[in-house]
Amino acid sequence: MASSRVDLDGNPIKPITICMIGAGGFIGSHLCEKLMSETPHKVLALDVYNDKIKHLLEPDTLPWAGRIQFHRLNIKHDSRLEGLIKIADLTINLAAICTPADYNTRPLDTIYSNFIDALPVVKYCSENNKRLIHFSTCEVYGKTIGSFLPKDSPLRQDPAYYVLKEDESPCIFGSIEKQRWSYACAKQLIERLIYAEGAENDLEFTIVRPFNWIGPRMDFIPGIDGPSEGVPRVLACFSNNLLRREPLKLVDGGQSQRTFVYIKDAIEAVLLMIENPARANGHIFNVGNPNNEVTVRQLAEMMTQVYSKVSEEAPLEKPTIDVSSKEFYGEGYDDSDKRIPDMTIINRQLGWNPKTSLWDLLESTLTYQHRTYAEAIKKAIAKPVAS
Ligand SMILES: NC(=O)c1ccc[n+]([C@@H]2O[C@H](COP(=O)([O-])OP(=O)(O)OC[C@H]3O[C@@H](n4cnc5c(N)ncnc54)[C@H](O)[C@@H]3O)[C@@H](O)[C@H]2O)c1
Ligand SMILES: O=C(O)[C@H]1O[C@H](OP(=O)(O)OP(=O)(O)OC[C@H]2O[C@@H](n3ccc(=O)[nH]c3=O)[C@H](O)[C@@H]2O)[C@H](O)[C@@H](O)[C@@H]1O
Repeated sequence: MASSRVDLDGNPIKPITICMIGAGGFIGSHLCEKLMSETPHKVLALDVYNDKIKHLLEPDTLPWAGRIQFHRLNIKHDSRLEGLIKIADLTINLAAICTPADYNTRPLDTIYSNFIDALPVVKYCSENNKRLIHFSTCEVYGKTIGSFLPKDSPLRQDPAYYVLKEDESPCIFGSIEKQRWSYACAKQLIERLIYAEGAENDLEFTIVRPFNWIGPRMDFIPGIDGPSEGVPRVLACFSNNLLRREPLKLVDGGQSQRTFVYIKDAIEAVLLMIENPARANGHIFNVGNPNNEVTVRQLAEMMTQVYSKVSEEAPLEKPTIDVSSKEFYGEGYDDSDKRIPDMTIINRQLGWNPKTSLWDLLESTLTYQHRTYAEAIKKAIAKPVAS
């Protein structure tokens, strides 16, 4: 299999070693699966946790055994980091605090995680002439220009006022006391540092801006495989509500819009970046699905319909309730109004387009959620509350 694979320009793809930081997370676990099952590459998987990739690490009779090594380490303070970057050909950095509930409640941890802790990774790659693929976020665009127009302005329908383009769109955040933007601003500054390392020291880099990638293994279900008071991202929040037959909570009425892309489509884009360095180096890429746009309210309605089909349980009479962001997230919350990725650059450089509709990706994801959690939730609900 290794010999027959060629890149987009017809050149044979030679096996490489990848140092993947944050490999134990949602995206990392899907990327490791793809690399192990479809490529000859080796992965040094660095993370503090490995429960989402355990199925790839054992037993040692797996066909890819020996091609993936787990290294339990925290990049904040581990002397092994530089050595692992040096023995790899490419470093992919996924490590981050990236759940919005943390940004306004743990702003210092958020800024340290998304900027300060990434500094040594960029430094070691630059000093050792190693290629870097760094995961940023679509949140660096913040709010659209259109969101500042009068509510009834027809210009709000003009794509020039909302389509987000890597090499043209500004980064528009709320004021400093809106600490939600601690994450996006830290991501923006690390992007600018990487870009400067490229301009001044020839660092070969690619920056990825994911637009709401969703699928199995995203975050956790509170009280089952994560803290019961934890607040994960919306897919896990709504899945938790559906599993527990509770109304889905719509923050500030669920009017914000998002585009969701299936994790398996997005991983295809990342593999193209890995195996086509000449086409990916020096670029920032939006990776999203502009065809899957919904308001959060529409997402809740669709997930309710899909879950009812998957679980064969009738939906609640009142499937949603509105909550204020202050109540749900606390002080300092703010939001992106709309996230439509411009696809010009990724189409031109990598020829990538997403394939999976929102309904289909929700059907496979909620099937996974129901199969994985329904029993455990039933037990948790049945257990008498400790008196
Ligand atoms: N999932 C998305 O849709 C999305 C969207 C935008 C941006 N991103 C970015 O993509 C990256 C991965 O996101 P994800 O959804 O897989 O999140 P995730 O939280 O599932 O994965 C992040 C992983 O990094 C690890 N990590 C964090 N700090 C670490 C440290 N100091 N040392 C070692 N490991 C550490 C965590 O243990 C976790 O396994 C993040 O940088 C995130 O900002 C993701
Ligand atoms: O995934 C992404 O592309 C990026 O955006 C996410 O930010 P956001 O989309 O706001 O994260 P969610 O927690 O998934 O919230 C999405 C929307 O649903 C709303 N929401 C969330 C949870 C809930 O129970 N109810 C609810 O209405 C939020 O207020 C927000 O408007 C996270 O910041 C990162 O994963 C990443 O940077």
